Amino acid sequence: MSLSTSSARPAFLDLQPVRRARGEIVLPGSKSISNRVLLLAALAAGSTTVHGLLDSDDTRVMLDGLRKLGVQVKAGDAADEYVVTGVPRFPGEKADIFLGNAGTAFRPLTAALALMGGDYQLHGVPRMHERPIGDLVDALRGLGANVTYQGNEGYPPLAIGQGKLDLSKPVRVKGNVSSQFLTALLLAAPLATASTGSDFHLEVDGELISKPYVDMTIKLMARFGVTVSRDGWQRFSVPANARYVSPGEIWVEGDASSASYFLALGAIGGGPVRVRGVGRDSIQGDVSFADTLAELGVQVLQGDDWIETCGVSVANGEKLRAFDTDFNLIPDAAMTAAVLALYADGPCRLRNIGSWRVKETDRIHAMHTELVKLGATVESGPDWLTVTPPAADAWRTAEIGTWDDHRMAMCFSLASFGGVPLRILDPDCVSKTFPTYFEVFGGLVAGADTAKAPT
Ligand SMILES: O=C(O)C1=C[C@@H](OP(=O)(O)O)[C@@H](O)[C@H](O)C1
Ligand SMILES: C=C(OP(=O)(O)O)C(=O)O
Repeated sequence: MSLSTSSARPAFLDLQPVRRARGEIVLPGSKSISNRVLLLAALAAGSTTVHGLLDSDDTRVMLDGLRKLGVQVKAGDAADEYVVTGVPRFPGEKADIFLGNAGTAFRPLTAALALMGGDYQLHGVPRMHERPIGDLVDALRGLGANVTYQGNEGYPPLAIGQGKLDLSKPVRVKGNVSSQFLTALLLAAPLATASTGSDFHLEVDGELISKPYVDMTIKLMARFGVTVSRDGWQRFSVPANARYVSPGEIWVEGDASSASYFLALGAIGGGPVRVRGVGRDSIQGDVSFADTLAELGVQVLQGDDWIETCGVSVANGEKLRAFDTDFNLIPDAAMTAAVLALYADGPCRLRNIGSWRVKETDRIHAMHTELVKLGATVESGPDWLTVTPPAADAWRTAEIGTWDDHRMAMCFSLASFGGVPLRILDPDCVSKTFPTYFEVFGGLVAGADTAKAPT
């Protein structure tokens, strides 16, 4: 691997073709759990020691935001340990908060601040201002919260004032654009029930996407003493006078979406590749990517907190089984599957991935554009993508655009098994969730001239 060194943020990273992957890694903390736990700990009675917090752009903006709101967050003894002192209401009643491109910070903080009321400005990077938030704002306004758009209707930046809450009727929220809107309302719900003494009822209008993330929210709320009851995925209730209580200490699991890249490496580079930090006890939906790999013909082993894959050797001409799969439950790991399609024994179809359009970039468009550069035949529609892999001699060397999307950079590293050199543009965009990704990747793979892969 060679990095361009012309600027502080390298313009590109060159990846030479590799043939094998083997080894074991410890995953960085889960982004989704880290940011939920920070908010829960900030609102809980007592202080919480958080172990294994992810250190990345998305968690940094959440930490900075909470500190601006007057929450005490101190570094603990270990590098990935933080001690958060909870408060019933954020002491800072006026704040201007930058939340980068972190959906898991922006959406939950919007709901919490709107239910508290105050004088807040929330903004992010330009792409965050193109990511919809209208369904959440509509739901909050339905409750009497005071939230106004500072730019385009339906999008950040937002200003939050003092509303007049009325919780007598259920709040309705749409769930077909992002599950984070429902997650945000659930996480903030105790702020509403504490002040009114009535139950908080939430109803999802129509379809709910990305359901495992809502399940994760409910499980984490339970660790902080608040039980959500639900009727299917349509109706949710948080009891009157619910109040978060610190569990004292909490451990953040490894990131299951980040795990997908290494499990995929084991799948195409012979393996075994083992990831530590997630396993069959995980609360993250993306661990089911291991089941997807099993359907592609990969051998998967799992323990309570590890997963291992042992697959085919694509460098020796072996193939994965082609797939036609609904990825609505695991939209992030689905990007990894899209790149694995390059090594399948036939055309592959990814269905029900419409949410890709409104994430870090329009991921259907970005994925389509970059896969074509490598020689694949690609078709796409509003919520689907079909990838026909290139023949072995039809792979083309390419400069892969990453579209300021960490997952584009990480999943295209897997294309370095295609036998051609690759250039990954703006590799540091991985800092959103996994700043050391390429170092970890480099420690697992070996090229043609290496007799033995690192273990
Ligand atoms: O709640 C969460 O932690 C997340 C939910 C998902 O988003 P959508 O619900 O918008 O699909 C996922 O893509 C995102 O990375 C994290
Ligand atoms: C969609 C993602 O992020 P966010 O939490 O900002 O929505 C992601 O990490 O793939």
